Order: sequence, then structure tokens, then C-alpha cells
Amino acid sequence: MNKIKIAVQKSGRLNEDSLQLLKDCGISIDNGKDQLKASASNFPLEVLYLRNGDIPQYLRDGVVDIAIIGENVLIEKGEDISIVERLGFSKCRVSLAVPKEVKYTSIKDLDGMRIATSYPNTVINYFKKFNVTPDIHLINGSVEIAPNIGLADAICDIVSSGSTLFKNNLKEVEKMLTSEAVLAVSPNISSENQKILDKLQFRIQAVLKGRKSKYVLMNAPNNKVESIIKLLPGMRSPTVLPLAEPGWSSIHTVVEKNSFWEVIDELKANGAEGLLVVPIEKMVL
Ligand SMILES: Nc1ncnc2c1ncn2[C@@H]1O[C@H](COP(=O)(O)OP(=O)(O)OP(=O)(O)O)[C@@H](O)[C@H]1O
Ligand SMILES: O=P(O)(O)OC[C@H]1O[C@H](OP(=O)(O)OP(=O)(O)O)[C@H](O)[C@@H]1O
Ligand SMILES: [Mg+2]
Repeated sequence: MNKIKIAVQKSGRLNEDSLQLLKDCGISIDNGKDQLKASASNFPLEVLYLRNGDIPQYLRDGVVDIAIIGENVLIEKGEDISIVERLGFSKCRVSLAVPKEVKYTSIKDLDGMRIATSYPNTVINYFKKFNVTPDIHLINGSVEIAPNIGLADAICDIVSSGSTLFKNNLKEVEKMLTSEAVLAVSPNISSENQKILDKLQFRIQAVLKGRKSKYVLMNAPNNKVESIIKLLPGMRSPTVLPLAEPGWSSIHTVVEKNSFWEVIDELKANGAEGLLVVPIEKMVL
């Protein structure tokens, strides 16, 4: 049977969440440790474990049909490859940083300066917009150490919490781009595999929507139900069921994860009690 080939990062920041996403889509992968290739037992899919940085080329060559990859890597070396889904994890930014003690006023300060980075194209393209020319020093890892050992005047690297910059006595001076894990597709995908991709995307969307929402249940006296319903942002209309105790109802609805906290005080003030917030596994609208 024909199978779609998906590239997943072999090890690193994307690996675990990528495999969890496939699992949440109901896809079981036999995961022998140190295997470079694995097949799903209940979906026409084959996983290839690859380096994140190598994936754009594999997509271009059609070695894989789709991939879960850091968006920043596509910006660096895969501008020709399309993104079909934003996956909401491995969120970070790519930034410029200089030693804390350096007085930084604008990007012009970096004209001709040595910039250590693993993302040369990103730096060059960003600097071009300001007519500034950097002196790029390509480094593959531990970029943040470069200024401290006299290898560079500034760095461009991934920042998330900022703790690596802090530990290395650096300060972030320009946020160049933001990134998250994305589902990317090969320009050469066959129509057969495109059909499998459509099925996979349908599942992914259901999982991602579920992750963004919560199922909320609460009890309230019947005469308060109307005012409570007005407060609830629901999918269509909340469900109202009678409780065994006369004069009381149970109200059920789906709300966006964060919006729940915005209305909880008002719900309580309007007589809601026994509130339960339950995760949603999948959601199809
Ligand atoms: N600290 C971080 N917080 C959130 N996301 C991050 C962080 N560091 C990296 N990422 C994201 O995860 C991706 C993979 O990062 P990771 O450091 O695991 O591998 P890599 O060195 O880029 O790739 P390779 O697999 O080629 O070794 C990055 O491209 C970026 O999108
Ligand atoms: O702002 P922070 O939360 O400190 O995260 C940023 C750091 O995370 C990444 O490195 P990673 O830990 O993936 O190590 P690596 O150099 O082995 O890729 C990135 O290259 C930064 O160094
Ligand atoms: Mg890294």
C-alpha cells in the first residue's frame, strides 16, 4: 500500500511534541529506539527521523512528502517550501544580541561587525533591509558563547525564555522573526499522497482545536440559567440539563482555553457553582 513519508526531528526540541501530535491523531508508530525509519500500524504513514536542518532539502528532493519542522529553518533555507499547518509548539524567536555592556542604538551600529550565527541567510536578508552589511561567522552550536571568547561582536540565534542570553551576559537588541513548529509539504507530493495528507490534516486540525478549548460544566438555580448563558462564549448554544434536585440545572459548553478565566468571576457572581473544566481530546466543527 502507498504510504506518505513524514520527516520528524530525530532528537532535539521538536521530537517529543511531534510524536505526541501524531499519537493524538490516533496514529500508532512502532518506535524502536535508534531506528531511523518507522511505520504506522493504523495509518498509511512512514516516519523518517532526520535532522531539522536537513529537512528542507529532503522535502525539495521528494525524499519525504511532508515534515514537522521549525518555521525558522524554512525561513533560513526553505523559502520555496509551503507551510500547510501551524502546530503551536516550539515557539521561539530569532534575535540579535550583543554583550550587555555594549551601548546599542540601532542596527547601523552593527555595520561591518562580526556576527556569529547558524542562520546566515536570515541575518543577511534582515540587514539588507537596513542597508547594513554584516561580517558573518557561521557556527553550528553554542553560538551564545562567541562574544565571550572574542569570536564575534554580536550573535543571531534562537531565543525562548532568554536564559541562555542572560547566562552568557548578552542582551537581545533586535527580534528578527518569530517561529513555531509547522507542517511543511514537498513541492513534489503525488496526488495519491496529497489525499493521505488531507486526511492527516483533518485529524491534526481536530487535535489542535481541542487543545485550544475546554469543556465547561456548572450547576445553577434555574432562575439564573439565562443570565449565565449570556456570559458564555460557546460553540453554538450551551446544553442545559435538569439536575435531580428540583429547581437546578447543569450547564455545559465549550470555551476557548483562556477565555474561561475572564468569565469565571462573573459566572460565580451570577450563581454558578460546582464548576468543572475538562480537557477536550478532539474537536470537529
Ligand atoms: N529554546 C527553544 N525554545 C523553543 N523552541 C526552540 C528552542 N530552540 C529551538 N527551538 C525550535 O526547535 C527547532 C529545533 O531546535 P533544536 O535545537 O532541537 O535543533 P536544531 O539544532 O535546530 O536542529 P537539528 O535537528 O538539525 O540538530 C528550532 O529550529 C526552533 O524552531
Ligand atoms: O532562550 P532560551 O530559553 O535559553 O533558549 C534558547 C536556546 O535554546 C536553543 O538551544 P538548545 O537548548 O536547543 O541547545 P542546542 O544548542 O543543542 O541546540 C537555542 O539555540 C538557544 O541556545
Ligand atoms: Mg538548538
